[in-house]
Amino acid sequence: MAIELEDLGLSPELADVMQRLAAVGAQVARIISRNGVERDLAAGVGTNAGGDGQKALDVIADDLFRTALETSAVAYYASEEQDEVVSLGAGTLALAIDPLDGSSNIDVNVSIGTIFSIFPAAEGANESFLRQGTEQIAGGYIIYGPQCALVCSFGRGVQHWVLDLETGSFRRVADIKLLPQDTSEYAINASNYRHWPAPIRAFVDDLVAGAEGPRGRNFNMRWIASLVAETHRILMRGGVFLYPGDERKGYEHGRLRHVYECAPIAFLITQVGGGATDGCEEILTALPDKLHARTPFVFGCAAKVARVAAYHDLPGEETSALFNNRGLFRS
Ligand SMILES: O=P(O)(O)OC[C@H]1O[C@](O)(COP(=O)(O)O)[C@@H](O)[C@@H]1O
Ligand SMILES: [Mg+2]
Ligand SMILES: [Mg+2]
Repeated sequence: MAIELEDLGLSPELADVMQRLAAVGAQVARIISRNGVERDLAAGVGTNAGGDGQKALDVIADDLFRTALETSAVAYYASEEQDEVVSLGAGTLALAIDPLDGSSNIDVNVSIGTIFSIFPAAEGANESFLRQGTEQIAGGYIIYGPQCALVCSFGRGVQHWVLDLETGSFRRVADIKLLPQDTSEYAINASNYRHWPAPIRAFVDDLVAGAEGPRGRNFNMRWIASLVAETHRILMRGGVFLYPGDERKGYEHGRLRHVYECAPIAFLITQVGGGATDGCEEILTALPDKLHARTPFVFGCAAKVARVAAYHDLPGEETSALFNNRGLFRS
């Protein structure tokens, strides 16, 4: 047994898929722990469908997860590292995966992860994934950090397991609680400030202004550049994450992928009372138009996510960088 699933009421097919994901997760954690001993897992090896450079570990993780699911109930396997959906055979489930999230952190020994999303299989390969995130029957991630953990929702709260290195299996710990409301952390790659749309700049300007600004309090910023690690922090202690669309070529819809990054994270976050939007609209009810579609992504504490949306409703002149008295938004 790779993971404790008792009392969750999962179908035998879904439970088997979870066992396989957990077994590969434990294997990937071991491989990561030996980075540099026999091979360099951060070595560049190619380019994926989205034009992103692939690291050795991206490809290793994709191969391991795909192979492990070949004889399971997963009929369709959609991966960041595969151009098209891979048909694995007859089955009732469809699984989308970012096999290795946060690849820019492999060489610096910072937390990285795997993100997965499971749907009932639909009529065809693409149809199984180009649908609303509300139809997911499971969404979660594995975080490879100082501690390896698996976090997943089956639509009834958010469950949490920790990899027990003594036994090699994931042990269930306390469920994730409702998101804390009153935290002061936000996460955004601030080096893109000059490329952001005006409402995002205005929102961040007001945070940076701190106690002297319109919000009247200080905030703290974190940017790990691993979506899984940012999600884990927000699930543990709240806050808000933003990866908006921006003016850079190829970043019109941000950087993150709707199907195998944003939808499963949105599924988790909403299960603990949080919000997840593209800045304005809900992620879970939006329809991706292609497998590797990108979407702007804002998630975390529901009130903070709603506040970001409110900045998009401000008149243009009020979002100008010089406007420092957006009285409507004082808290
Ligand atoms: O380098 P940037 O632009 O800050 O982007 C960081 C984001 O890119 C990602 O690394 C994209 O995921 P991949 O590593 O799976 O491509 C996210 O984990 C992270 O939030
Ligand atoms: Mg990713
Ligand atoms: Mg990836």
